[in-house]
Formats: sequence, C-alpha cells, structure tokens
Amino acid sequence: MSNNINKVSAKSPLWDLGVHKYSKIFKLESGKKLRNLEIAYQTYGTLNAKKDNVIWACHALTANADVLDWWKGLFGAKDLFNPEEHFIVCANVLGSNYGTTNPLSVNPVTGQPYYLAFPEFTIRDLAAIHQILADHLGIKTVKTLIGGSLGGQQALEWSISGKTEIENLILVATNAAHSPWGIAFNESQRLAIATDRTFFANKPDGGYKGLKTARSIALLSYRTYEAYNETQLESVNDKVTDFRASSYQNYQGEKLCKRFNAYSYWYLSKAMDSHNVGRGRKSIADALKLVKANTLVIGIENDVLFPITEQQFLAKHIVDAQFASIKCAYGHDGFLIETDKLTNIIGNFLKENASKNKKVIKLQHTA
Ligand SMILES: CC(=O)SCCNC(=O)CCNC(=O)[C@H](O)C(C)(C)COP(=O)(O)OP(=O)(O)OC[C@H]1O[C@@H](n2cnc3c(N)ncnc32)[C@H](O)[C@@H]1OP(=O)(O)O
Ligand SMILES: N[C@@H](CCO)C(=O)O
Repeated sequence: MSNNINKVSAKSPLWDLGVHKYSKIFKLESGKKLRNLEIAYQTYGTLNAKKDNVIWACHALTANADVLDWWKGLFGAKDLFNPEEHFIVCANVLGSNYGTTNPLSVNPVTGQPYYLAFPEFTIRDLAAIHQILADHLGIKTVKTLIGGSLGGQQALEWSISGKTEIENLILVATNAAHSPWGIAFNESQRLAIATDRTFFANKPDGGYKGLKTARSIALLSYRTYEAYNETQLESVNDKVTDFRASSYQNYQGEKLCKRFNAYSYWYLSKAMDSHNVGRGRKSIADALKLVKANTLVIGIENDVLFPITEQQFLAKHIVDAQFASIKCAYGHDGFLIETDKLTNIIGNFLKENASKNKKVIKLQHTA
C-alpha cells in the first residue's frame, strides 16, 4: 500500500489505520465463513461535519486502494474528485493482493496460507465488504459512488442493497450481469493458469507463466483492432517474425506478473463471472429498479468486453438514469485512460443534479 495512508492519517485524526480488522466472522453469499477479514483501504481529505462529502471509488480487477494513483485526471489535487473538497474512500477488494484478505493470507484454522483453499466469493460479497467499511468509518451517506468494469459491478450491487444512502451513482463500462462472452474470456484465462502446473504447488509465485498468458488473453478484450494498429503496426514490410505485437503481449503479461499473483487473479475473475443482479431477485430489470441514486451510466463505444448495449440496458432499467458514451481507441480500458472526457461528462451530470436537488429542497420549503 502507498504511503498516502500515513499522510492522510497525519491530517485527519479520524482515520488512524488503512486496514480495518473486522472482528466478526464474515459470512459469504455462498454460506461459507471467513475469519479474520482485513479490509485495506485508503482515504484522502477530511470528512466534513455534515458527513456529506464522501466520494467512494470501487476499483477494477487488478488495481488497488490508491485511486489517486490509478485514476489520475479524475481523482487528484486539481481534479473533479479532490481531497480539498471531498472525503475520498477506496477499498482494496477481497481476494486482491493489495492488502485485503486474499488467497495468500494465512488461514487461521490451518496456520498456513489458503492458496486454492480460499473460499470463492461473489460481487455481492465485495459490496457487503464496502458496507462493513462504511459502517466502520461512520459513513451513512455517499455523495458519489463510482466504479468501472468490476468496480462498476460492485457499485451497482452496493446501490441495490440499499443499506447506505447513495446520492449519485456513476457506472462506467460495466453491466448488470456478466455476459457469456465475458465468462468465456475469464474461463480461457483460468485455463491458461491451470496449464501451469506450478499453480498447484502452493507458493506465492505459483502459476506465474499461466498468469502471463492469462493477461495476454485478457488484453485482447481490453483493447481493440484499431488500438493494435495504432500502437503495434510494423514500420517495415519485410518482417516474418519478432513482431512488435508479440513483444507487447509478452511485456504486458510480465508487467502484471511483477505486481499481481495467479491466485488473486483466479478468484477475482470468478467473482466477476458471478455478477448477476437478478440472482435471487425477481429479475435483472426488477433488481435495477431498486437503485435509488441519481444514476449516470457511461459506455465506451468500441468496448468489446462490456459492449455499449450493456450500459444502454442499465440506463433503460435504472429509474431516470442518464446515459453517455465516449469514444476511445483503447476500447474497454478507456475507462481508466479517458479521464478528461469522464471529468466533463460526470462534472456536468453532478452539476445538473445539484441544481435539481436544490430546486426540490426549495419547493418543499415554500410549500
Ligand atoms: C502498483 C501498481 O502499479 S497497481 C495499479 C496500476 N494498475 C491498475 O490500476 C490497473 C489498471 N490499469 C491498467 O490496466 C493499465 O495501467 C492501463 C490500461 C491504464 C494502461 O495500460 P498500459 O500498459 O500503461 O498502456 P499500454 O497498453 O499503452 O502499454 C504501454 C506499455 O507497454 C510498453 N510497450 C508498448 N509497445 C510495446 C512492444 N511492442 N513491446 C514491448 N513493450 C511495449 C510500453 O513501453 C509501456 O510500458 P510501461 O508500462 O512499462 O511504461
Ligand atoms: N485493466 C483493468 C481490467 C479491466 O477492467 C485492470 O487491470 O484492472
């Protein structure tokens, strides 16, 4: 975790730790139990007296709690979501190797790391853990909850649970249920990991080569044909081997292996597969009607992993939701990169809603 925790702690006496040790047993959606749950999180800025300036960010598959690092341009000192005005919270998700309880944590029952004995978990479990952290921090209202991709899945589930008041909900490049296409991509990545026999050896770098291949596969769903043409096209026509695109796939695979591990990747990709807001509820559309927040759904026009039809579906079924799309040659990963466009769209949406809310309050007052 980054040093920001200490910097923030020094400024704010309210948060002296970046890890919340949950004292109860955490019951997963599956019914399985997890003891000694630890939630690593980062906060930036100060919670105001009214406790109404909370911006809560949910991260995607391989990021961490340091949202000012991975979502720069949207989150930062001079950005739309800044610690001067807002109290920004970001929690590392269950299963991730950036501080929250994960497959390499010690299982208190055996005294050994879990590895593949870690229980499977769902997006709904991740949402329940955000709730635990909000309770711990004394947060009852979130001004703006935002997430992209797997982060958007969590934000949506948390909003549907209705346990914390969410004023504004921003869903980016995400969906109501993970698609057969998305699950197939994730399964292909897990197949790659499982072909690496070291994955079953229970050591921290187990499945390293498998993870490298998995990231290479995943990248094809995060980028586009155009993006590869733009960045990896050869400048000469006489090559028959050693292509730039090949080197790029290798590089990206290795880059992830240096900061992540195959066990976290395995479990988190399964959590993504589990996402379906309709599970145990009347239908997906009915579940979406439970969202009470002012909602903005943003899609990326050439996203092949979470196609824009999925965000249009969300916007159609969430009551009074607004929809916007952005163009980005990158495709899906554009949600991490196109921060100027996101700032513009989200900034306008929040301004509009602030004036709408003011109008409502004024009307109630004069009535
Ligand atoms: C501790 C941490 O880092 S955790 C937090 C960081 N990660 C996250 O938050 C997860 C989400 N982020 C991401 O998925 C990514 O960072 C993204 C999508 C935002 C950007 O992806 P990037 O990999 O930076 O961009 P892109 O796909 O353009 O690749 C550029 C990299 O590939 C390298 N590259 C480009 N072409 C080639 C090639 N032909 N051969 C080899 N390497 C190449 C570049 O040199 C560059 O390397 P660098 O990352 O070491 O600077
Ligand atoms: N590129 C993202 C996954 C896509 O949502 C990540 O590595 O977290």
